Amino acid sequence: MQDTGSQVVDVQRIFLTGLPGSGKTTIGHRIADLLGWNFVDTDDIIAERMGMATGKVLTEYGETRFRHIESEILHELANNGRVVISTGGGTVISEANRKFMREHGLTVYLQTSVAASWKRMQESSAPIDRPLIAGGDGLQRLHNLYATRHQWYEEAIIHIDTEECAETELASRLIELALARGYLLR
Ligand SMILES: Nc1ncnc2c1ncn2[C@@H]1O[C@H](COP(=O)(O)OP(=O)(O)O)[C@@H](O)[C@H]1O
Ligand SMILES: O=C(O)C1=C[C@@H](OP(=O)(O)O)[C@@H](O)[C@H](O)C1
Ligand SMILES: [Mg+2]
Repeated sequence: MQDTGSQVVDVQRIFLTGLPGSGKTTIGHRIADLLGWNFVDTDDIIAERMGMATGKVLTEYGETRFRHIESEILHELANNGRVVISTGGGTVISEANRKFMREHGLTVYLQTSVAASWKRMQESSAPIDRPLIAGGDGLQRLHNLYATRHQWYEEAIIHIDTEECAETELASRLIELALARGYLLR
């Protein structure tokens, strides 16, 4: 686990970023439960608003439109406090989104190797439709996403290696670290 900052603030929002399969959705729920905060996943809101699965939004409307909706939703979420926000893996592509997250909460990078992310997605009992990494060359496409995006994920204040400890421990470890650093108040 790595903390790239030491600023003491009483954050009202935690933004989880990382590759698809890094655990943003799964771990986000647990963090919110432990803190007694609300949980939202930008992908769920996109699906709700568009009346179709996020994968279908991507294939029917295209990535540019999808990113526009994703950014709009991210910005709306700042109206709420005490909330854990699981972003989509591509939310960090936008510099404006990265700046917005930094200014409105604690940014967290759930660090995962491409191989582990890929394996988790293959093994998941509830697979999510992710057209950007679908098809026979899906793993190569995930490598390409990582190569482009890792610099942006690394801008997050807190980095957690999700392969370092059991899935069940990750949420409490993040909270302990955020408390110890003063990002959250007891
Ligand atoms: N150490 C771990 N950290 C996070 N997720 C894990 C871990 N080990 C296994 N998983 C599994 O990997 C999958 C992660 O999927 P998900 O939470 O949807 O990721 P994301 O929202 O980042 O795409 C889940 O099925 C989860 O149970
Ligand atoms: O990496 C991406 O660009 C995407 C990741 C997905 O979310 P998860 O990271 O939660 O899988 C979803 O937003 C969409 O399929 C695009
Ligand atoms: Mg997710």
